[in-house]
Amino acid sequence: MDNSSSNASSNSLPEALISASDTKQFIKESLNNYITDNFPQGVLAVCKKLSISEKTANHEIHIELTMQFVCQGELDLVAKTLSSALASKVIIKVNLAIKAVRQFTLGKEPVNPVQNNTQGKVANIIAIASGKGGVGKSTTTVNLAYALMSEGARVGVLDADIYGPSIPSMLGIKNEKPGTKDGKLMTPLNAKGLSAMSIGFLVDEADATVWRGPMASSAFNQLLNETDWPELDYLLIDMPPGTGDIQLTLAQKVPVAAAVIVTTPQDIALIDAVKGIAMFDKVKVPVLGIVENMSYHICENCGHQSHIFGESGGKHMAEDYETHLLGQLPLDISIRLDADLGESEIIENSAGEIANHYRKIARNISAQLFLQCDTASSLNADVVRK
Ligand SMILES: Nc1ncnc2c1ncn2[C@@H]1O[C@H](COP(=O)(O)OP(=O)(O)OP(=O)(O)O)[C@@H](O)[C@H]1O
Repeated sequence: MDNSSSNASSNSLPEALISASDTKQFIKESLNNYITDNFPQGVLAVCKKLSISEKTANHEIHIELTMQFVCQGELDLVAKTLSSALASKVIIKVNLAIKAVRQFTLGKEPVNPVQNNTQGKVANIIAIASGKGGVGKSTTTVNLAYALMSEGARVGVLDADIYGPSIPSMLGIKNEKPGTKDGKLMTPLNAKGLSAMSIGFLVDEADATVWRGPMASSAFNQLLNETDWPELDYLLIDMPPGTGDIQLTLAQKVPVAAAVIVTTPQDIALIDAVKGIAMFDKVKVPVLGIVENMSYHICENCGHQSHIFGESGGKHMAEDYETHLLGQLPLDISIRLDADLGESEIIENSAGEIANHYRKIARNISAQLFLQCDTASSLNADVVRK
């Protein structure tokens, strides 16, 4: 199941319809016939509200859709296709109505029934995990958070890496401290629109490294539950690397809607990533798929693509474990520099190639969360992971 490519042939508009006089009907049929991994039954099957209006003055056609997962970037491409088919400028605006998928079931079993977010403002918690350290999990978490935000979602990041919190410096807010409005709950820091909380804001790194399991786990609980999170569609948790007791406890205690596994294509990382899938299976948290980081490198001089850490490891792993390959990210100096400088390509160069990679993966994550986990969706039965 390769989510990284869309079904281009089924995206083309049916020629017979191009001459149809009813523009609205044509648009509806086109949206219905648009089939990709994120729209397995077309756009209208998952659209809550649709309005189409023609502006006669400038010949523009405005389409507004209310959707339950982020998809602006993908539907911008649909707008382009419609524009050339209709010889008018077509603009698609996605309004988001993302709801919690917490009360979901896998098969007949209810999942995580005991868990409930204390603030009730966070719709969906997604754990970003890796079996092995150093594969780029924190970097990927931060960039995916910005990418979800750039697709219109309200997003927060919680750094669960109590022993090595790197999120504050990656967000460029290393020396800031959270305040409080009521003396009880901490106000999360704001990093270019993202809400962020990390133990790194509260204690010295050296202090946290000597904490034992229960202390680390209770510190994490405090961070999650004693933060005054604003209304969020997604809270991404940067999990500590590994699949030991701490990770298992976190996966059990936190009302995680689903998990995403980050790996490099290297055998040694893949072996540990498989352990990550097994850990989430054990606590009945669905794994949405795999992000393959540092998949390839493109030579700046000659453009040659080389697979430094091996080729297609994540793809094969997704096939073997019946999960999705959510996307592949290049090994790129700008990703490393941004992480070091506390910047992000998605904010600074939102139309760039790197930003596009992250936005596509963010859309896949958001769509898969809805398609796999939302029991209210009639599509759920077809795509739920076995
Ligand atoms: N796609 C990429 N291209 C280039 N450099 C990357 C990429 N992804 C991550 N890096 C760099 O790799 C290093 C490790 O990344 P990161 O800290 O995100 O890994 P991690 O898996 O979170 O590590 P750990 O959990 O063990 O702390 C960082 O220097 C980061 O800038």
